[in-house]
Formats: sequence, structure tokens, C-alpha cells
Amino acid sequence: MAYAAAQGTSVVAHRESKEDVGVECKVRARIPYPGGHFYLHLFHNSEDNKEHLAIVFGDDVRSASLESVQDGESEMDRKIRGASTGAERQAISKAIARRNTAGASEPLQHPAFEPDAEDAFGSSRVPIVDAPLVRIHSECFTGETVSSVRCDCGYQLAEAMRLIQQEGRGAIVYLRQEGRGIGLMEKLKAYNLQDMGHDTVDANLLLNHPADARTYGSARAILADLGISKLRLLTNNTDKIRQLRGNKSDLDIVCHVPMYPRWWDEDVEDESSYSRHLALKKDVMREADRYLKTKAERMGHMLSLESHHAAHQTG
Ligand SMILES: Nc1nc2c(ncn2[C@@H]2O[C@H](COP(=O)(O)OP(=O)(O)OP(=O)(O)O)[C@@H](O)[C@H]2O)c(=O)[nH]1
Repeated sequence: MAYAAAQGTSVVAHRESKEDVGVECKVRARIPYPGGHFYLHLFHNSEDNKEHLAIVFGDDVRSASLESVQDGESEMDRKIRGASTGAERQAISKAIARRNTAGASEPLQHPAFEPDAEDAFGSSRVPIVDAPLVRIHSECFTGETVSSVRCDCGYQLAEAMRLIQQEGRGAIVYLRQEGRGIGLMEKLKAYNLQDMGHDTVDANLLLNHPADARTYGSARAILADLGISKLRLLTNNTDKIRQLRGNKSDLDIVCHVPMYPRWWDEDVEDESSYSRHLALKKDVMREADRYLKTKAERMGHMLSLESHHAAHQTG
């Protein structure tokens, strides 16, 4: 099976992400996870009424809007919404002020990593990664909650968490753009059209939806709020990179890090919980492979089994 991205034949209509979306982090909470905890951040935004999320690894990645002081709030109010209090609060607000004046091209500095700094973030001191791993992930109820292998979404989310945790720092911006933005009801209709022989692109078009209705203005604003201005993006999707870069230069996507499905490797065994859960087998993943083929051939995604194998052979 060779899936080469068919250059210039992508059917993704070129959408633009808004430059000026405002976001506010309403709450942050710790999510225990094998290998160390993540912090889930819930955002409101000025573009839609969806509760977009950020799943953050690394205690020093802090939301400026969450940390800002709200009128009349007590220390207990701040604790309940997951904002810092006491001495930790002072250290964090200094760090946020510093990163705001550092400018987009400057590497982030954080007092927790300076020699004399108060240890405001507990004992987990990790090396500064100038451009952390980031994934912008779109909601997929079927792939993530029901563990459907019609698509690779569940795998990608688990894999992004594994890779970010392995590096010690990074974030997944989780956008509530179910079904590439058409919603769950329409996506399920598209599934039935796919079972009649249509691919994911044609199924959307037959339902009078664009092949991909997503935009990334909220994602860009969430990253800015978290102080992430320079990153390595976990994706194969060229349109996602183009939209995130936009016309402004305040988000520096240093490179993209491809997301190849593990079941393309000869040895499919690995430690990720998702793989264990599904016992990823090539025959089970046939439907996901059909989905990936459409992404490569019709949506311009950078996915190729041949080049994946070539890269593995040359080390
Ligand atoms: N309309 C539609 N959406 C789907 C289908 N299967 C999965 N999705 C949605 O597709 C979105 C994920 O998009 P993908 O195109 O798989 O991947 P991507 O995030 O654009 O690209 P990568 O960053 O490379 O993973 C999620 O919102 C899923 O709910 C489908 O059959 N039809």
C-alpha cells in the first residue's frame, strides 16, 4: 500500500483562520496519567460557544488568562479554578510578565529554571525545550471514546500524549471541531455514505459540507495564552500548518513532526495504552488505512508508507 500525497490535487477548500480570536482559560485541573500528570485547561473564546481544551504536560506551561486576577476573588476561588496562590502566584506572574516582554522570537525563560529561583513548580525540573512538541487535535467521539478504527484519531491522541510525556514538556490543543467541523450527526451520515463506497471527502461533499470545515484561530490564541510562540507541530496536515501560520508571524512553527501509524511498522508491539487496548493488528486497521489513503491522496496530507519504510531502513 503506497500512499503518496498527490501534490496539487488536494480538495481542501482553502479556509482562513481568524487572526483576532480572544480566549480565556476558565479552569485548570490535574489529570493523573501513567507516567506523570497532565493539566487540562478549559477555554472560552470569542469565535464560537465551544469549550476548547488544552492538555498540557510540564508544570511551567502556564495560562496568562487563568493567572490574571479577577475582581473580588479569594484565594479559595483561585484554587478552585486552578490558578496559583501565595508565593507560587508571585513567581508565575513574574514569569508571565517576562515572557510577554521577551517577544515572539526570544526563547522562553522561566524563573523555575534559573539558578536562584524559588522552586515554584514542585520537583519536576525538566530541561527547557525551546520549541516544545504541540499537537492541534480535533475532537472525534467515535475514534477516541468508542475506539472506532474507522479513522486514526484515537491513536493520534494517545500517541501525542505519549510523545509529549516522553519529551517532558508540550501541549495538545483539543478543538471541539467534531467531524472536521461538520458535527457528530453529519459525520455519522457520512459514515453511512462511506459504507456505500464513498470516501471521507466525497461523503462530506454529498452532504453539502466542505471536505474540511475547520479553522484554527482559537488554537493560535490558546497557544499564545499558554506562552507557546515557537513549536514543533505533530501533524501530517499541510492545511493545518498553513492556517496556523496565517499572515502573522507570531507563531513560529519550527517544523512539523510526522504522525505515522505504528501499525505500519513491521513490529506493531509498543507500550502505548492505545495499542495495548486495541492490540493493533494490521488486519484490524484496514479501515483506518482506507481513511489515511484518502487523506494522502485527496487532502494533501504528508503520509507515505513507502517513504516511512525507506526512512526506517536507512535509520
Ligand atoms: N467528516 C468526517 N470527519 C471525520 C471522519 N473521520 C474522522 N473525522 C474527523 O476528522 C478530524 C480529524 O482530522 P484528520 O483529517 O483525521 O486529521 P488532522 O487532524 O486534520 O491531521 P493530522 O494533524 O495529520 O492528524 C476529527 O474531527 C474527526 O472527528 C469522517 O469519516 N468524516
